[in-house]
Amino acid sequence: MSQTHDTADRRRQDEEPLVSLEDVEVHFEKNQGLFDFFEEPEVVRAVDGISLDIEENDVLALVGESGCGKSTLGKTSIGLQRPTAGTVRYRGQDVWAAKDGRGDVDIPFDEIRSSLQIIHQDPGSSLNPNQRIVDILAQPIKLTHPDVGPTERRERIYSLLERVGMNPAADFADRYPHQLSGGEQQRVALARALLMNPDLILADEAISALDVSLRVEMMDLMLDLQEDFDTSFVFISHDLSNARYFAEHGNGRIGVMYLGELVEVGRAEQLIEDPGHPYTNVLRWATPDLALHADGASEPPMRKIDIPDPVDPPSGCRFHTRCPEAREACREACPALEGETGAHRTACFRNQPDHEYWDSAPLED
Ligand SMILES: Nc1ncnc2c1ncn2[C@@H]1O[C@H](COP(=O)(O)OP(=O)(O)OP(=O)(O)O)[C@@H](O)[C@H]1O
Repeated sequence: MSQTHDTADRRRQDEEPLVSLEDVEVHFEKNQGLFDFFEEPEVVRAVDGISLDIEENDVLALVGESGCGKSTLGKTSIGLQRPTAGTVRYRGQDVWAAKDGRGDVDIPFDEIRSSLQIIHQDPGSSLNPNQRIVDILAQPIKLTHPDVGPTERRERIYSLLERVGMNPAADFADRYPHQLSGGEQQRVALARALLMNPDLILADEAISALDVSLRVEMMDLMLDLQEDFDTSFVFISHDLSNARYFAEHGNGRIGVMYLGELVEVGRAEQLIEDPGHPYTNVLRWATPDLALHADGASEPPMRKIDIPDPVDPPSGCRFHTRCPEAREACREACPALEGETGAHRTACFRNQPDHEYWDSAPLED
C-alpha cells in the first residue's frame, strides 16, 4: 500500500465509529434431543435487529434480566461471536469480511481481535492455572512487543500490576492464579487485557462474583484505567444500580435489553430519572438501591411476571405480554428504537404522539 493510500485509509478509519453494529441478529439452534432428530430445530433469538455505535473512549453499560442477550451482544461487538445476520464493523472494516478474507481488507482480523478484549465474570477460569502471574502477563507483551527483552518485560508487568492495585507487585508476580483472591484474579485479567493496548474492553459481569464491598472499587479502577489507557468499555450487568454507577461515573450511556432487543439507550442520568420504556421502569422498580421504587409501588409495574420463551417471542413489541401500558397496536407491530445514534432512544409507541397506539384498545389479558 502506498504512503498516501495508507494515510487516507487511516484518516477514514479514524472518522468511523470504533465499533458499529447494523441490524445484527444472533440466532442459536437449540440442541436437539435424540427423538427430535426429524423435527425442525428450535431457534433461540438471542439478539435481534440491533443497531448501535460504540465510539472512541466510550462507556456503555448493558442491562437486562438473565437470558435477554447481553453477553451475546457483547461478544458480537468484539468479534467473538459471529452474527447470523447484519454487520459488525471495526473502524469501518466489516469484522467478518476480514475474518473470511472477503473484499478489500484494510484491517486484518487478528488486529481487530487484539484491539477488542474481554474480561469475564470468572477470571479464575480464563487464567492458566499452571502459569505464574508474571508468565501470564508476559504473553501479551511478547505478542504485541516482540522486541522487548526480559528485564523490561518484567518492569512493565510490575508497573502495571501496581497500577491495578496489586502492591507491591513482587508479592503477587510469582504466585499462581489459585493463590489469589477473586478480586486479585480480576485485576490480573484486567491487566492482561490492557497489555494488548485495546480500544475496547468488554467487562462481562466482571464484578458480579466479587464481594459487594469490592464492586465499587473495581468499577472505579476500570474507569480510571479507561481514561489512562484511552479505551472504551462495554460493561454488562444484570444490576441497574451497578450499570448506573459505571455509566454515570464514566460519563456514558446505559443500554436496556429485553428478549434479544435493545429497548432503550441513553445517558445514565436521564434514563434512570425519566425512563422512556415501561421495561426500564420495571428494572428501576426491581432495584431498591436506586431509592426510586417507581413512585413507591409495592407491586412491579407489570401485568405478568413470567418471562416469555426466546424461542417463540411475542409478536409486535416483545414486552407487550407484560407491559402495563400495552394496547392492541403493541401486539401488531414492533416499535423501532427511535432517535439519532448518540441521542436518547426508546423503542416504545408511547414516545410517538401521532402513533395509532393512542387510538387502540388497552390489552387486558
Ligand atoms: N451458544 C449458545 N447456544 C445456544 N443458545 C445460546 C448460546 N449462547 C446463549 N444462548 C441463549 O441465548 C439467550 C441469550 O443468552 P445470553 O447469555 O446472551 O444472555 P444474558 O443476558 O447475557 O444472560 P445471563 O445474564 O444469564 O448471562 C439465552 O436464551 C441463552 O440460553
